[in-house]
Amino acid sequence: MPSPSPSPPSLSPLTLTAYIYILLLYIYIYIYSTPPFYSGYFFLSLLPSSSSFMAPPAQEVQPSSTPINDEQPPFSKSRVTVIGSGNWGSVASKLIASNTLTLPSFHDEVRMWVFEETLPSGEKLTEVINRTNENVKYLPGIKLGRNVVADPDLENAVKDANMLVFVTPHQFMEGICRSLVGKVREDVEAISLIKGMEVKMEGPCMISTLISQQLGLNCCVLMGANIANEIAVEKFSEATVGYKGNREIAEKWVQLFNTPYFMVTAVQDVEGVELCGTLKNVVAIAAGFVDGLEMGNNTKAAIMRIGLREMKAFSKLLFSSVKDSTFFESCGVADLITTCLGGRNRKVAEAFAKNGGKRSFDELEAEMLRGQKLQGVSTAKELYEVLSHRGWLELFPLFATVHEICIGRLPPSAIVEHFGRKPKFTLPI
Ligand SMILES: NC(=O)c1ccc[n+]([C@@H]2O[C@H](COP(=O)([O-])OP(=O)(O)OC[C@H]3O[C@@H](n4cnc5c(N)ncnc54)[C@H](O)[C@@H]3O)[C@@H](O)[C@H]2O)c1
Ligand SMILES: O=P(O)(O)OC[C@H](O)CO
Repeated sequence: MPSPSPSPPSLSPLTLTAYIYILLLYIYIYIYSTPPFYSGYFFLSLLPSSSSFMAPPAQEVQPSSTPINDEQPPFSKSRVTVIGSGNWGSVASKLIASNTLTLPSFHDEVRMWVFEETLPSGEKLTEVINRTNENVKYLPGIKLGRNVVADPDLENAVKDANMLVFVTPHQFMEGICRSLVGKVREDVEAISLIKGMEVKMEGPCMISTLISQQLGLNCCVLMGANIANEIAVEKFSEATVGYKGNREIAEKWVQLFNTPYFMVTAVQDVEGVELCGTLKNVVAIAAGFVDGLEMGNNTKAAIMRIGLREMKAFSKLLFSSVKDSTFFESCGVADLITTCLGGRNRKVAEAFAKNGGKRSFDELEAEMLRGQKLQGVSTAKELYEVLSHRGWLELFPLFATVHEICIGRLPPSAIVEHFGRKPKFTLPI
């Protein structure tokens, strides 16, 4: 007789319950250690993709008054706010945002203060930037990075930041600084990307000085051969950070901006770097006149050389600490070249000369730049005030002539006439 096959051992209800508990424990541990769970979309990701729950949160940043990450003060990581969202302001935000995502010492989110405006569609610019991740007015077609959050409220935008990047047209900075008094953190560091200056009763005031004095904080500068639209599409360029004394802070700014296509170097000459960025805009206007009058390459090169010489002499007369070597950095000769070849100041000045000075710069700026702002015309005016006040007009014929042409006192052709005559004075430097 074949022996009966052994029946499987039966489980007692107690053992079965224990097995079920262990199985549930395994499932629990697996779910909690799976990355999508942390982003809160683990369970939503199990739903069919047509579900309305599945609108991908990573593509559309919702404007909020609270930061994306929920780290509470005191913050261990640096938080960056960009004050300005024009053409360069938007590109600077994109550059920074690509770095804060990967550098552990920075908080991912980059706040970008937007001077609010209503678009022809009736929508607010800030809302469109946060919905599309694009500054459709000042940098169309370029994604800023989903960690850039546009904020129209200046006070809210700066309240948590300990690194402030100032990048607006220089003429708005006095008002912006006034609104920020008492609103920024005490430990905040600043950097100015603004090419321009103010003229006060006491004399010229660089924008970094205005920021330092009005807000009581340390301010570095970043200038260079940086046409924003080219950097937006990640074409290689260089930039210069200018700092006063603290090398560590300068290195932190270099770290924040530097990318494989944007190579940043720091030099201890804040005034020299900022004056290069400011004064080259006046030379660019002169270069535009030369182009508008079709005077050719030799004339344009001569204007650039004379302009560089005046830039260096003026900078050294204002600040004896300014270094010769600064003029060989990106902020010096390189920025002068790129601006005189491809900048907005050059372009509008060319149109001004082509029209024989009959259409004003304001009119041409509005028509050709659609909201973007020229810095060279107002800087030429500010410079002229300083030169006349100090009795230096004859020492700086190029700077002086640019202003006189801009205001219609001289015709565009005057840009070279002065240099055909023997100069009465030679520059001291
Ligand atoms: N665009 C470039 O290629 C470039 C490159 C390097 C440096 N820069 C410098 O950066 C600075 C900013 O230039 P940009 O190109 O970002 O600006 P932009 O020329 O695009 O200027 C427009 C900006 O000004 C803002 N604005 C208009 N009215 C305002 C007001 N009343 N108050 C405050 N803001 C107002 C607009 O909202 C917009 O953000 C300038 O000093 C410029 O010389 C520009
Ligand atoms: O377009 P511009 O003339 O304002 O110049 C832009 C940048 O300053 C170039 O570095």
